[in-house]
Amino acid sequence: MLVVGLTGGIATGKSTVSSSLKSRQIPIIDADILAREVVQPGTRGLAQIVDYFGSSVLLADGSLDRRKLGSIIFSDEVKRKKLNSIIHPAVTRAIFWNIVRCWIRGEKICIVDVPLLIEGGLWKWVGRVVVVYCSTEIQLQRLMKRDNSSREEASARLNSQLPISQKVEYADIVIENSGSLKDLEAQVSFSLTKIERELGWSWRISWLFPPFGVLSALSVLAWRALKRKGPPARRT
Ligand SMILES: CC(C)(COP(=O)(O)OP(=O)(O)OC[C@H]1O[C@@H](n2cnc3c(N)ncnc32)[C@H](O)[C@@H]1O)[C@@H](O)C(=O)NCCC(=O)NCCS
Ligand SMILES: Nc1ncnc2c1ncn2[C@@H]1O[C@H](COP(=O)(O)OP(=O)(O)OP(=O)(O)O)[C@@H](O)[C@H]1O
Repeated sequence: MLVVGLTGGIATGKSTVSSSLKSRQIPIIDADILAREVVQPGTRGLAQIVDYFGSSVLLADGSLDRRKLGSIIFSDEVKRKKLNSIIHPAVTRAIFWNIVRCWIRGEKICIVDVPLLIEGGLWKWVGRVVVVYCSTEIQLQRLMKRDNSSREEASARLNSQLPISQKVEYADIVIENSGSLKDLEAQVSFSLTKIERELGWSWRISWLFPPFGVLSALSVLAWRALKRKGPPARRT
């Protein structure tokens, strides 16, 4: 099975690409959804957040006030790092177990949609990195429209991530999303065909003979982790 890391800047169109892939029956593991699950009422994650940020980040029903927490962490790097240190380990574990489930089901490809794939270092552990790109100005316009936010709020979120121009340096495939949704669909089809063609039949061998699959995956990942200290050269 090939694990494909899907990333991009905020509002560049990752979820739109994910939805398109999902409609083609490709399994998607969405880090934003997992990040919501690990802070549901009653979880250790939510208790840790309340310990650090105080109960003012809770709504009346005891759930997390996401807008309020967002307004705190996107303008304060120290607090953002603290929140990341609470949520990211739990999300990484959940991603791992979801990948194992996909492999057991005998999937050919599984997409891991992680906004902070590059920043968090997870890019080293996936078979392919796909970055959804659009210009910073389009990113801001889409973000303000989608979240009904001001330019300042949108810029604060955008500036809390590695600039998209740097993320593309890590990409095996770049999906350019500055045009229409129709153009985006065409690029998704093209990228998927490319990945499937590269994959060939090796995924079947890996699934039928698990030791072969585990050994080949471990050796490829260890090689990538050891060799890739900086961004790889773009291949497409
Ligand atoms: C601060 C929170 C509560 C705001 O919630 P909100 O519903 O407004 O946003 P949502 O979770 O839908 O995230 C929207 C986008 O914001 C960006 N984003 C979210 N968290 C971060 C972060 N810590 N650093 C940089 N960008 C982030 C991502 O591009 C994400 O796709 C929430 O984003 C959160 O819990 N963030 C920390 C967890 C995290 O890093 N999630 C990203 C994937 S693991
Ligand atoms: N090609 C496009 N043309 C017009 N609007 C688009 C296009 N692609 C995406 N959008 C819109 O831009 C907004 C951001 O897209 P999307 O939510 O897919 O981004 P994202 O990268 O998943 O964002 P986040 O990082 O917040 O999860 C959405 O409202 C979406 O409908």
